[in-house]
Amino acid sequence: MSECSHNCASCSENCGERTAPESMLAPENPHSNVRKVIGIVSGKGGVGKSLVTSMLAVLMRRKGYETAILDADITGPSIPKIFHLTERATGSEEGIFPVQSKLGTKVMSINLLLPDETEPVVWRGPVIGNAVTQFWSDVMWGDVDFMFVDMPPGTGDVPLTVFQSLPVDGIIVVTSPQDLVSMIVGKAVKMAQKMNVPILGVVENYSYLACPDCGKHISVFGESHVEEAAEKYGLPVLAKLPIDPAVAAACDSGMIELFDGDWLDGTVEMLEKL
Ligand SMILES: Nc1ncnc2c1ncn2[C@@H]1O[C@H](COP(=O)(O)OP(=O)(O)OP(=O)(O)O)[C@@H](O)[C@H]1O
Repeated sequence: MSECSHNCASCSENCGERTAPESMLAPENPHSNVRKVIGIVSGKGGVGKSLVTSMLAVLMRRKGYETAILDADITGPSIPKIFHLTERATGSEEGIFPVQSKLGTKVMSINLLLPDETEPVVWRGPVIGNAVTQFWSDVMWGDVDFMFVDMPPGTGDVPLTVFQSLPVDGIIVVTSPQDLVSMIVGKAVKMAQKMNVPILGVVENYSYLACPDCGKHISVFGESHVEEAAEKYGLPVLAKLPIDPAVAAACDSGMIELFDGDWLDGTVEMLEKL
């Protein structure tokens, strides 16, 4: 590039000069063999990021893959609840064992380590970032085909730490229709470019409500703009998830492994080809 300043931190161009920040990668635990790491991000909280993370792990597990979830949402961890994991994680001198869900997805979350899961985590950014890095380096994950990282919302300290210290193969952006979707996708794209991580696509949650009588799709939050936003950045729309009371109930009762729905089947196929 003719105008290259050689300062990748202030430029979002994806050129050949950009190199992976290898030196900042945290060491993988010697008892881990993780093949693909997929980050799930969102612009703000509550859009269903943990749900999408959980569903993808469940669907991959149903296909016979070894799956894991690293819950990087340290101040708002919801994965243990979604899988109804109530025991505490244990460890040995060599590291921490992840907790296994009923159907065999391995999970690590701050709530599996705290003596009381209602205890709030009142830590500053760097300490939170360290916890996430330790989830990678100190947890003995064993063989994992697909690890899904449930990121905290936004583009703050912790997502930055995850991108710098974990070998993320790609990220999926979750939005809701009423989000300022173009801006949120744009921010995620620019962050991912800076960190040299590919964006695999966008999932829209709360997309519609299917009428239980006639099946008609009702756009509760107004017409979606996700296609335009995704097209603007050359990204695929991977899935549109309806508002589904059965899904909410499955999350709340910790029964996500029994959910029924084909919305993310295309996303699973895409991940298998990575
Ligand atoms: N499509 C859906 N249909 C019904 N309920 C949903 C749907 N998506 C999410 N929910 C419910 O909304 C709540 C928030 O979802 P979730 O925890 O996945 O959001 P999040 O983006 O991870 O939030 P946070 O960033 O705060 O952790 C959950 O209780 C979940 O059951």
